[in-house]
Amino acid sequence: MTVAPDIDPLSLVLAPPKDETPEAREARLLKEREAKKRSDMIDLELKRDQQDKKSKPVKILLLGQSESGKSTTLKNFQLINSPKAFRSERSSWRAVVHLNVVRSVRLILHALGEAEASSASSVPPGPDEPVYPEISSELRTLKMRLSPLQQVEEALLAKLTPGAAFKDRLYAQVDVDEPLTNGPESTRGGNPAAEVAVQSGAPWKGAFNRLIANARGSVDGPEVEAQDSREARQLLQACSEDVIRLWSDPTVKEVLKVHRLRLEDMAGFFLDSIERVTDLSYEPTDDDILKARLKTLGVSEHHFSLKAGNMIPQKWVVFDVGGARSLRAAWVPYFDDMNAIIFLAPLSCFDQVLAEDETVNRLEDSILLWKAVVSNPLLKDTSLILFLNKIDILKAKLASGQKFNEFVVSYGDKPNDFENTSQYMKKKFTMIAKQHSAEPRGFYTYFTSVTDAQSTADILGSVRDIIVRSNLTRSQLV
Ligand SMILES: Nc1nc2c(ncn2[C@@H]2O[C@H](COP(=O)(O)OP(=O)(O)OP(=O)(O)O)[C@@H](O)[C@H]2O)c(=O)[nH]1
Ligand SMILES: [Mg+2]
Repeated sequence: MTVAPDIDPLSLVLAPPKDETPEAREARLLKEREAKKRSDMIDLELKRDQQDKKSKPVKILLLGQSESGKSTTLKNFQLINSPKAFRSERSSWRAVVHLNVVRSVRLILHALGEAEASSASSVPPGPDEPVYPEISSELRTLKMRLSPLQQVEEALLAKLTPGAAFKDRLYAQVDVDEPLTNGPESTRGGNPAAEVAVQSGAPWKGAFNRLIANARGSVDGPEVEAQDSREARQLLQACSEDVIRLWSDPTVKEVLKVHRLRLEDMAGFFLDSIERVTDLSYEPTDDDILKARLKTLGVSEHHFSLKAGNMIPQKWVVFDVGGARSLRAAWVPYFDDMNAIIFLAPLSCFDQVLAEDETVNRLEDSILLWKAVVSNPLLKDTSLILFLNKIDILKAKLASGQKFNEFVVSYGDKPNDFENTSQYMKKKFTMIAKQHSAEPRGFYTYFTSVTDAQSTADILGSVRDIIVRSNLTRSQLV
């Protein structure tokens, strides 16, 4: 029987040649060192990848009533954490800005129509009825000249839901608060305040980008727009001088005052920048995108990679929901396993009612919602972060003489200024959190104006640190 020599065949293959020169040896060792470096790098990547897969993402839910600023907070997240993607969507937001302009004009024309009807009526207005100023024939002509703006709305809506037949496309993805039949006039069911909304899951931004890419032929070529949307922009630009005339007309201002309509405090207000936003070369700025209003339907989730201090980047998912009353039932399934809730309560809405129910004051609705959130057992371990939002509008309203205690009677005769009203509301929200939480819990409050990118970036930075810290503490406790 022969015994196999105790030699590893692999080491024979890998062994250096017997007659290797010192130079060849040096080159071989260098090559081996480089190969080892590459292999170590690959190992490290694999390890990181495995760790990433194991580490659960941080989940944040944005909550609050409609128009409280949830989607705007999400836009700030995107602006900070994925600025390239945020800015690549400018052309989609341009259409939203234009829809916002058309809605403002539509509201003015409706108020003018009411004023005309009132002066044409043979019955004098009752003591509680509004008394409108006389509408001049010039103003009537201006009103008629602006009616083609409806076509702009149609073309832009068509762009938001491409591919669907006209009658169906508004049904398909865009909701305007009321049942739709056909054409924007009937889609609004006669409600001039109805606003356009998009299903969170609907690929409306993708649809815009695809349109542009198809028209370009080449991604690198100059941007060529689809015919219908270019015509809509040309039409809007042609109406721009008339819109400026309308907005600066003293009778219109008077009519809006009688109508109790402060367009400048409303979502998606661009009438002060008409010349700029209707210019054919207009590209929305970051601020314009933050101000543009598009109501959310459903729930959408957005993924980010966030870094705090010198930690490795962590996956974050931010959930944005529709805040209108009819959409709130969809929130509950998202309460489970959420790391933090950012609750937005717009302080400026103390004198407003809900769009979906005119018998409910918006601030009161926000307080009720906050109560429901803090007392929900599914959220008892979730970090709560309260944004008392729209403080810029609150300041402007108080400065214009609007009385806080007219709407919040319990405020009494304390000074009608920002300092006192905001602290009063902060105490109210804090007390509710203390009274309605199952166990004592900390929560964080910020006074915010989420259309201000700079201050919001600072606040979101500190929110990120709070969440990272509280997650660390929680994982150490487990
Ligand atoms: N001036 C001002 N406007 C704000 C502020 N926060 C939000 N807005 C504007 O208010 C409007 C409504 O904000 P959104 O973020 O769309 O509100 P939302 O909570 O997502 O509303 P839904 O989608 O209907 O639930 C938008 O036009 C915003 O630009 C703020 O702090 N100040
Ligand atoms: Mg929204």
